[in-house]
Amino acid sequence: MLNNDNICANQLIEAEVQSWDYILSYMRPSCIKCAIELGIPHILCKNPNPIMSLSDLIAALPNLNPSKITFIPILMRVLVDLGLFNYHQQQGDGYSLTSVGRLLVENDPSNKRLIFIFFQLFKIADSMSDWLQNDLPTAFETAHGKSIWDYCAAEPEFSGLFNEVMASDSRLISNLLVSDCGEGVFEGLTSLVDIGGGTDTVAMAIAGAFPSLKCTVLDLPHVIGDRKGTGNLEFIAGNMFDKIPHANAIFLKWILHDWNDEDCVKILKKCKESIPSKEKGGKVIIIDIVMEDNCSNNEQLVQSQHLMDLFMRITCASKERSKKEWEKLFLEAGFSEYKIITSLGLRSLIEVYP
Ligand SMILES: C[S@@+](CC[C@H](N)C(=O)[O-])C[C@H]1O[C@@H](n2cnc3c(N)ncnc32)[C@H](O)[C@@H]1O
Ligand SMILES: COc1cc(-c2oc3cc(O)cc(O)c3c(=O)c2O)cc(OC)c1O
Repeated sequence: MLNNDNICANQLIEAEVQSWDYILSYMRPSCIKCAIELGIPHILCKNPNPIMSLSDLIAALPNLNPSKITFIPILMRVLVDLGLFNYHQQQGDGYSLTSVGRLLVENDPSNKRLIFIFFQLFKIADSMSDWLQNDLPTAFETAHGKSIWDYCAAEPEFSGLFNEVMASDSRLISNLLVSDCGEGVFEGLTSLVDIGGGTDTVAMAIAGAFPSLKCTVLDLPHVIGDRKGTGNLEFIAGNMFDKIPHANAIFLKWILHDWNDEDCVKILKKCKESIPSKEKGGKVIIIDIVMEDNCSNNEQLVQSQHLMDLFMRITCASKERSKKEWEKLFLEAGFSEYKIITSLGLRSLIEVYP
């Protein structure tokens, strides 16, 4: 039995361990970025055997300074702890890729490597306390002096990376969308507009999978650039707050979580004006987070949703929404009905009908 003093001491030690975890957790994305930059996921993927020995891995690292060789197993141990690689002791210190590690492989169509690099920009998060004490709308503006949209328009390098991050997510989601729920969601439609579709878009995958469906991507002029469509895919440069082309269905992936409620209602009203009635097949298809409540048993998913909510608030002065909050927006914009069709990890696919 522990006495009160021991309980206090134990609690103190536990708190100490946890506080070091918070402090050192800053190292996790840096280690992932370092592994990507060294090409480790790519090297493991290209190895003829699924398990690669430490010595082969070290030999395959092109520019490693020989005096730093002993650091590689230390880095690999952290990456194994993070679940990116498996460690195989029996095979004399060998490593293989896990399914999460596979997302970091160069040129993998659904890779997330860019996201890890992009999220290295700690500047916004570092400005959070300044932002809480100034009167600017976001921590992004506190860090960069402009809203994220003005910054994207002014800084082609940032905008290019941002579009690439979005494109890599779209490739991942497109595979799931077209193979798992494509028929139910897109079958029977003759036209679809992907609003704020970005560069390498879900619309491209949908256009490929449904050749008789005319797909249009609408995005800001600096994003569309001189892109020309082919076949059943076209690109239009424009502003969704001004005009949305008419279509059977409007597709909004990761758009509404960028905007506050007032702007979302404006966007949704514009969408409603551009589609036919429910009877004639009109609908808005949304891919965005529906916040789980705290009693959900998927703790990791709930925590990621909480972090994304915080991220959107400090980046765009927007937020993630619960089912009730979505419902309120749809009603305010004049829609009559909605259905949460399926869950795609953190996010859900919602259909909204006029
Ligand atoms: C978070 S990204 C999502 C991109 C894409 N839908 C995806 O999920 O990969 C938001 C997109 O909205 C576009 N956007 C922002 N404001 C816009 C506006 N007023 N009209 C049209 N597109 C806009 C951005 O350029 C960007 O491509
Ligand atoms: C997930 O949906 C969105 C993500 C982002 C976004 O924004 C930034 C901004 C930044 O300064 C550094 C970053 O690393 C990132 C990201 O990695 C990232 O994904 C922005 C959005 O809309 C503006 C999103 O909807």
